Order: sequence, then C-alpha cells, then structure tokens
Amino acid sequence: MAIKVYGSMISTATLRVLVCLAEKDLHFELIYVDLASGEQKKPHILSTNPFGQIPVFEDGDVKLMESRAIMQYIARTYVNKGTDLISNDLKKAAEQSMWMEVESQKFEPATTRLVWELCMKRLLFGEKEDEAVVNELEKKLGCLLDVYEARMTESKYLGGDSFSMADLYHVPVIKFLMGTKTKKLFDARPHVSAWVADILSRPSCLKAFCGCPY
Ligand SMILES: N[C@@H](CCC(=O)N[C@@H](CS)C(=O)NCC(=O)O)C(=O)O
Repeated sequence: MAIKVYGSMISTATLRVLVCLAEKDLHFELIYVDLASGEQKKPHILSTNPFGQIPVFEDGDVKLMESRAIMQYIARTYVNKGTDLISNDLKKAAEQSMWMEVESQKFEPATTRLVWELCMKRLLFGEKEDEAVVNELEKKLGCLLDVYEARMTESKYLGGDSFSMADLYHVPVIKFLMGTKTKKLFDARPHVSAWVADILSRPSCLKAFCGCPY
C-alpha cells in the first residue's frame, strides 16, 4: 500500500518528512492540506493528529504524527533502502541521537519564529517582519551556531563523519532561512557554511523542494 503524507510545501515539518522519504528512495503520495483555510483542523487530520497539525503520515495501517517520529519510523522500517540515517553502532547512534535532540530542543525553538517572521508572514499575509523580534532571535541563533561551528571543526557532520538523521532534521528550516537575511549568520561561520552547502545540495533536498516557494 502506498505511503501517504498529508501536508503542504510551505510546511517545514512536512518537508522534513519529504526529504527523509527522498533519502530512502521511497515513493509516496502527497495529499495537499490547505493551512490558510484551516484544513488541518478537519476530521481527516484530527483523527491522526489531535493537535490539528501537519504532517500526518500513513503507511498501510500505521498512522503517525510528529515529523521527527515519522522520520525515525521510516529510517527503521526501510533500513535496507537508500541512505543509512541511523547507525547500527550503538555509540555512533548515541552521538547522532544527541544532535537530533539539539535540533529539536535548541535549533527548532531558535528558528521557528524566524521562519514565521521572515518567510510565512509575507507569503501568507503579505506582511513585513517585526525587525526588533528578528534581531533578538538572530542573536540567539548566532550563539547556537557558534556551538555548531565548534562541533564541525572536529567532525564533518553533526552526528559524526557521515551524513545522518541529525543533519537531515535541519534541512527544511535552513533551506527556508537561506532565502532570508538570516543567511548571513550561516555564511559567517566557515564550517557551518560548508555543512549547509553540503546538506542542501543533496539530491534528496533538490527533489523534496521541487515546487516549494523557498
Ligand atoms: N512538532 C510538529 C510540528 C507540526 C507543525 O507545527 N505543523 C505546522 C506546519 S509546519 C502546522 O500544522 N501549523 C498549523 C496549525 O498549527 O494550525 C512536527 O514536527 O510535526
């Protein structure tokens, strides 16, 4: 039975799942959910995601919400397809898992509002960003990227020497921010900048973002 993703190309959480499916070379059907009209609060989404958010994922009788949990399901279920995203080696997997947590607990909170201010407000409502808010958020993101820069002086990717789920988690938000003035924070840090160029040039990223406004 075909994999189905209910989501939207302007949703970073949906795109996170789409880049994962592309890394695993899996076919899927994308069923468009219109965020602007509040379709995510309709019963066909609420039945799987009681919070009324996208993406919602179906693989036969498996129905899931939360993009990162969906990606872990995909990586573990389709372990023999495409890129290995989670190591079989316990120590390496623990290192990857640590940086996956950094993404969810630190990078996501530091960037969600930036994506809202610099991308979504204009796209959905034609509104300009709040500059004071953006400046404050950029300061926080700069401190976090200093930690990433230090990490990547000792290892090519966040989770170790090979590309992993830890890097993949970051792709959609970084891709969106590359089209904004916040790009300068990534460009100013040579190791971070090389990492961004590397992860955004992966075929999975080019494939998943085809038709995306960012
Ligand atoms: N932690 C969730 C976040 C899901 C989320 O925030 N989805 C947004 C789109 S990126 C959404 O559905 N927003 C509409 C709403 O909250 O009503 C995940 O990673 O799947």
